[in-house]
Amino acid sequence: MDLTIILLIVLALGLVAVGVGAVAARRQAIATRERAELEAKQAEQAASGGTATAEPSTEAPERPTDEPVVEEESVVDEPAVAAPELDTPETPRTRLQRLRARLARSDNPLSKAMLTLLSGKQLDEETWEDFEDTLLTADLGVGPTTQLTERLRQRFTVDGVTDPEQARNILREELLTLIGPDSDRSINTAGEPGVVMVVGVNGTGKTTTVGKLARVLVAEDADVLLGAADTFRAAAAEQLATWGERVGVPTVRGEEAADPASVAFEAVKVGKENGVDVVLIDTAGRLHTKTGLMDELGKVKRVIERQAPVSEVLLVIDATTGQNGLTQARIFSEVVDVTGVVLTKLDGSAKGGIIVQIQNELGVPVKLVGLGEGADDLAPFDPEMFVDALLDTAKAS
Ligand SMILES: Nc1nc2c(ncn2[C@@H]2O[C@H](COP(=O)(O)OP(=O)(O)OP(=O)(O)O)[C@@H](O)[C@H]2O)c(=O)[nH]1
Repeated sequence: MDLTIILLIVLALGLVAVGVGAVAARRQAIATRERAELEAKQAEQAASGGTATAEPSTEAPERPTDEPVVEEESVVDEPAVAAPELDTPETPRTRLQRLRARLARSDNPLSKAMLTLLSGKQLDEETWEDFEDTLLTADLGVGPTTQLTERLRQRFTVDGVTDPEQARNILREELLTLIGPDSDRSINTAGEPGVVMVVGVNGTGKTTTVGKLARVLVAEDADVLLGAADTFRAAAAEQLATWGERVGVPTVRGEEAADPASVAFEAVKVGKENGVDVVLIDTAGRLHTKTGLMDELGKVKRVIERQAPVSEVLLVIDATTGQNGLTQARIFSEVVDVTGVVLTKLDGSAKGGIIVQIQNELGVPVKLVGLGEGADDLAPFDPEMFVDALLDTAKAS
């Protein structure tokens, strides 16, 4: 064979060998990359496997058999994952101190009434009558006003009180007796989850109260979920979700005009599935004169109770509405078992006397008071602090 031909054959074989080697190397590189990708994927799946259940489920709720609930789409408004900063709600302890001053204002009729008695002067008939009148303007009501005046007259006369400090002590004692210092005013959140329903006439401050209460519970390290069962007012769900977002609390909401019972049911179901501590349910404002709407409220409670017992039903009453608030209390308690009262707008009314009337009427304690529009302007109702604030204001004025 000619030397040139031999060289050509060797060259060709060499090229083929290089080509095969390159293909093999490329295949190996691809295989390695694919293996690496597969391993990364498996690792990712393994890591995410345990957290999938932490997401609130949006499955359709099981329907109770004897209560027709219209099927509605519900959505869970998770606070945005990338939400940069959450509020740090104020603890109940510090907010109590901050709000104490707001509890009693210098123009508070209750404080004014106390002032006369704190003077230590001899009290004549006219003074006692003025005292009674002032208590009535503070919404204390006829019964409690008469009761308090009688008790005080008796003690002031028998003891011949001339010392302002002694007068203060007697007043403090009698006012506390009237308000009932021993009632359990804690919010019952026991349950798996605890369910707190918030009810009341429109505009009293229900949604605001649910938002503020969520903050109180978050400050106490509770895991909270909100249910926007106020499907009556279009903006209410949005308003509630915004409250939740500020403290990282999700909101379950339905479509506009959805069946409120269905949304409430779904919220408790989602809360249960995700092991939250407390579900707070905001309900639509009721015209307490409309029987149909009030019946619907009873239904919301019954439907929720197919998932979990309702631990607390808080009736929100606007302190500025006076006697009307009392009528509301009466009617609402006929439809749902009210277990506690939230008295809002106490900052704007200073007619704290209504606390006594409402408690007497319902036989349930005022548990929370709203003292402003600020996010943390909700405080546990503490009778001792309330009475001391009244007396201090009286002394200072
Ligand atoms: N000053 C003062 N305003 C309050 C207080 N609580 C609520 N408000 C205000 O009352 C208004 C009505 O409050 P909402 O929470 O929207 O009332 P709602 O009962 O949910 O109303 P509906 O959804 O229409 O039934 C808002 O402007 C609140 O800021 C309070 O304690 N003090």
